[in-house]
Amino acid sequence: MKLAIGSDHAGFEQKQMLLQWLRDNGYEVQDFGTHSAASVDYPDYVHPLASAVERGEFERGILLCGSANGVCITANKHQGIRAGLAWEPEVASLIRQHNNANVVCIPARFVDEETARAITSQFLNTAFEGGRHQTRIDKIGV
Ligand SMILES: O=C(CO)[C@H](O)[C@H](O)[C@H](O)COP(=O)(O)O
Repeated sequence: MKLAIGSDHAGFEQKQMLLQWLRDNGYEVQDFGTHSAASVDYPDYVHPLASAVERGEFERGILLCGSANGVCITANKHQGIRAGLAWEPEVASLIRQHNNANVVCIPARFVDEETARAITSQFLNTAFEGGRHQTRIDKIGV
């Protein structure tokens, strides 16, 4: 599974940790930045990642910022993106099972590293349930 990962400065340290952990576990991951803890504007990093996922270059995306709201709002501006905010592993499972999310948004200032890894693992290893949930996704519309 090819993955894309990105963050702003608030998510930078956890992004670096997740990037190494994912690569150590055999995932092919492209880092969309940011590349330091210096203050940046999250849309500059989210839009390129979301566009690449939309084009089918990556199966899933992982985004981090302080509360996860900025990256999530931005990613969901893209037609082909269903980004879900997950602050615990069970919610990460639900955004896959019920929402077929292709991007997970992690609030780096509110979760520890172990939780961030558990959220990512659930997001990558949980299948969409389809059925009534597909009907609802279809109704989100254009
Ligand atoms: O956009 C956000 C909230 O919706 C993110 O949490 C940002 O990381 C946060 O706003 C950054 O805040 P800072 O004071 O500029 O570090």
